[in-house]
Amino acid sequence: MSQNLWAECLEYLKDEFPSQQFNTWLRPLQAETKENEICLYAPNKFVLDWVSEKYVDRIKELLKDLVDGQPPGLSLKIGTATSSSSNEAAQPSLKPTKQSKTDYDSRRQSAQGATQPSRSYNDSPDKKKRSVEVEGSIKHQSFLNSSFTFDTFVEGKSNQLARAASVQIAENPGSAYNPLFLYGGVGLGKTHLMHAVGNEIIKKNPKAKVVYLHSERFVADMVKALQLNAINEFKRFYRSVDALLIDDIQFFARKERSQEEFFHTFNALLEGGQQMILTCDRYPKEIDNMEERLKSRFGWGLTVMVEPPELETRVAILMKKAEQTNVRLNSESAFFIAQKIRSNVRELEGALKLVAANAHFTGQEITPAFIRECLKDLLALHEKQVSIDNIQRTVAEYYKIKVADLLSKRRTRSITRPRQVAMSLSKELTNHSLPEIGDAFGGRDHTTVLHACKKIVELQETDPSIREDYQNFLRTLTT
Ligand SMILES: Nc1ncnc2c1ncn2[C@@H]1O[C@H](COP(=O)(O)OP(=O)(O)OP(=O)(O)O)[C@@H](O)[C@H]1O
Repeated sequence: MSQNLWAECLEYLKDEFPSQQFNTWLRPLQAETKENEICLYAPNKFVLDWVSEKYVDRIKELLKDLVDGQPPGLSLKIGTATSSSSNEAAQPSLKPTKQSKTDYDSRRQSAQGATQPSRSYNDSPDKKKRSVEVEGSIKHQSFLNSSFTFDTFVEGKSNQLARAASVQIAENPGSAYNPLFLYGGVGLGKTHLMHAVGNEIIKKNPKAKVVYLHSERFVADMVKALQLNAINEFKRFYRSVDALLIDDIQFFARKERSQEEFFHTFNALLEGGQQMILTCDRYPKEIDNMEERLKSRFGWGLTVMVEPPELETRVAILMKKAEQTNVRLNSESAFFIAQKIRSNVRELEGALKLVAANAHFTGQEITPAFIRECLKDLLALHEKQVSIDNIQRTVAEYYKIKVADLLSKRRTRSITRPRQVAMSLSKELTNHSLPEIGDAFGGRDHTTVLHACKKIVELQETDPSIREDYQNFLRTLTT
């Protein structure tokens, strides 16, 4: 049987399912083929159960269609494929084996013990001083924002899966999915969820050692430890935690020494059944200048995208934030802000704060008219810059084609792709409806616009250059 059968199968699945589903459940599967049998390895039980429930029938059908004669048998297991037919890079044998609870607890205790200065660092005053310095610096940074909890996090379609996985991890750290890799654009709640897990772990077990830090801090601490000749203390500290939460790991790019150090820390924590949560602005495989072996490990647990919230979720977030800060905001006003500010939750919060401060100082009630006045500059900037016309000009100029080409009936790839990009930007950045956008692109049907939007979302997942172009357009057009 062809060793490429699974790769072929994946090609079909990629087209059939939305990219988030594909990336979360199907892409991490690794295949091993023996005689007339194909075994799919899932990184953990959660993925295995989900694939068995939702995708196995379709995979069987595809195998039947792709093979002449008797289709291969299909089995699903947890683990890592050893043969070359895996879709991921071949991985060494270290894998996140599930441990018994006693095993996990005893390791944890010994890890915690290792961080207590009285037991670990009593060999020489100098060494003790160094380790105190290293630990002090790290502990200072490892505080968790106590307001980032599951209670204050608004669930919506865009973050449902990420939230569900985070809740499970908080209930069962170290054994549900490890690592949890959350990725997506800025200000969409990745850090919030990560802290929510940390806060929940500590709530359940106040003695748990949960360390949160930004990846740049990890690098800075490592450099400091190297300067102080205290790299062993640094290693010991990180390997002694119950949960390690690292934000924005894309900043490890190009920092080879830090990647190397993190690689060993990662392996030690995984073997010890200690939980890791990582966030990043992109899918692991798309991080440039990062070692392959690290990227591959990032995907061993569960990789979930956090997407920009849709309108209803933006409204719900605003209402929740207003409630938390005792701001009187009715749904009409929340809706008004949510319609105008679409980019991310951080910006949404910023707009609400501005409106609330104005209402507080002037004693006025918050209404859409009042909001329009308060956010005048911000909205004028958005409205002035983001018109379909402007989008078309910017996109055409960038791809060195004419605006007339975007509006024409031409269907060559060099025109259709920029046209799809421009349509998708128009949907995302303006308040125009799909039919209006279709009209503005040479009288096209609204289904064509919808198709373009879906296509661009998918392409951003699979094609880093499109993703980069698109993100650049978003930035250029909105700032
Ligand atoms: N679903 C949500 N419910 C409530 N608040 C949210 C939600 N999503 C994001 N926020 C809020 O938006 C702000 C930005 O979120 P956060 O810092 O977690 O973003 P991020 O995805 O980590 O971004 P970055 O990559 O820039 O660090 C925070 O104040 C957070 O509480």
